[in-house]
Amino acid sequence: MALERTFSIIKPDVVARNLIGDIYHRFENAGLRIVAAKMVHLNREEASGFYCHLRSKPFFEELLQFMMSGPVMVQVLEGEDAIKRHREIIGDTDPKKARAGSIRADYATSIDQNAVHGSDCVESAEKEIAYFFTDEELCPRTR
Ligand SMILES: Nc1ncnc2c1ncn2[C@@H]1O[C@H](COP(=O)(O)OP(=O)(O)OP(=O)(O)O)[C@@H](O)[C@H]1O
Repeated sequence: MALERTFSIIKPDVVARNLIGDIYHRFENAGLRIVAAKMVHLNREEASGFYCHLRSKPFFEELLQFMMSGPVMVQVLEGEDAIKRHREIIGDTDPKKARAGSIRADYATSIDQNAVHGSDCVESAEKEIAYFFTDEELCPRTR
């Protein structure tokens, strides 16, 4: 197993419902260490830049409106197989298909307001971490 870093967003719906602490508990209980974190309120440029790979999708504008609707928590998580482990805790994009006990099964209200984001591969994780954090903002690697 590889020690990895992944990028995570707690989306506006979950922040508004006072659930940041619960989500952080889930990350830490799963062996994921929070090595950088901050609260940001995305503007249009930041949200559309982050989701630029989805700009041709019919739901793109709706996605931007949601991601700009309130503050989000962005964090970098480190652990063994962190990318896969994080996505397992999150659950399927569609909360109706998400595993029982996953964050999306418990908190997402729909496919578009789905509580959290997690990088899907090493390349996306590196790109997404660099989109929000400078090297100085990241804790040194534990190994
Ligand atoms: N059919 C849809 N209708 C509305 N919104 C959608 C739909 N599909 C995806 N989205 C939104 O776009 C986001 C990114 O979609 P993507 O296909 O990358 O899914 P994902 O990798 O599971 O989600 P994320 O990247 O947020 O972890 C989803 O999390 C969701 O908020």
